[in-house]
Amino acid sequence: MIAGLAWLNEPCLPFDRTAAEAARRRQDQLTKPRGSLGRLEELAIRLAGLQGKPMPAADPVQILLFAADHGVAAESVSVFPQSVTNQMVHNIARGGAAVSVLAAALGARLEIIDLGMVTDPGPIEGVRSERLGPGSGNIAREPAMTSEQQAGAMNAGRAAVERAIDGGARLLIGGEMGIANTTPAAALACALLDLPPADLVGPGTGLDAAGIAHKTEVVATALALHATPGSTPMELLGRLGGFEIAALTGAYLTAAQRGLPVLVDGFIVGAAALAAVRIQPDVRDWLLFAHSSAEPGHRAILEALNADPLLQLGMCLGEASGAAMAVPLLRLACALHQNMATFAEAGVSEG
Ligand SMILES: O=C(O)c1ccc[n+]([C@@H]2O[C@H](COP(=O)([O-])O)[C@@H](O)[C@H]2O)c1
Ligand SMILES: Cc1cc2nc[nH]c2cc1C
Repeated sequence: MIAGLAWLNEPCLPFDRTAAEAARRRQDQLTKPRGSLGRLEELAIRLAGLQGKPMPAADPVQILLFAADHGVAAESVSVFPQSVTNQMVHNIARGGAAVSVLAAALGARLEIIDLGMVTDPGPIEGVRSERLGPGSGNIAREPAMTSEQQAGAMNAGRAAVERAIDGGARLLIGGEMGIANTTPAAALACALLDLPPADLVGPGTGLDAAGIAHKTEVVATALALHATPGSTPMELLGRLGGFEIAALTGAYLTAAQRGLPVLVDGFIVGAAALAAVRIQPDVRDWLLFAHSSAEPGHRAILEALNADPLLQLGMCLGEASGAAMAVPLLRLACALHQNMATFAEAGVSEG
């Protein structure tokens, strides 16, 4: 056990079957043929069980955006330069990024947390600095992080969720920004799923076939170095992950322990969610999957988590953007659940 992470063993809160059953009974009384709202019915019922309320709500929404750099960028695994992480953090904070626009449109709270970019940007308005170092180590040569950094990242994720809960959040979205982070995400998922790199490695921000072949070799090198037989999920996360990935894992574990439902974004956060579920399988109950990323390796992660995402929009942006897209669906599912008339109220004959 890494010092400072004793909370990892706290159990997840149970799903509230009574609230879910009450929500199911209500769905069956609403003026529609049973089941005719398809997955929207299941969403309302599931959210009722997670929030412990027969009338659930997808509001307030808290988006936590974790940013970090990755030493493996030195292996030419991304089409973008590492400096883009820092530039995009400024853009997100100023309101110009996709996640900024989506958060504003949804009325969602957005917290941006810098866990360590290659160059210390100094204070940025609207960004919380929890800098753990100049990015993670190059996983093709060394572990991604020390155990102190891993504890720091996971505790940063936990503390962010605690702030969100204290602020009244009822739905959590985790997002990330980090040039090259599809490489550690793929490596971590390969190790956790015992799958070959070719199954998880894809274009990320836009590699061509030769670039993907090279990235696959880099992931194979990292796995040969770090994915030793018998390694625990925590060890794999620390050796192959990244600061933002570990923070997301800590955030998802904490959300499940504190009873805050999570809407999961794409490929990188998917790898973090997989790590959280491998650390504590009951975390899975708290995860709703928003979208299926265009990054091809996302499929293996979703299958392993037995997840059937709500949306397939061809998105692979990260930044929590795919999860944000699913918020209106959740809100509409809750509005129907709460506001439709029952057969008795409307004087409509039941079948
Ligand atoms: O979320 C996804 O499914 C996703 C898939 C591919 C790329 N991204 C984003 O693109 C960046 C990583 O891509 P790369 O090619 O630099 O490894 C990172 O900032 C992610 O937010 C995100
Ligand atoms: C411009 C840009 C924006 C992003 N947002 C998340 N990952 C990203 C990667 C790039 C390159």
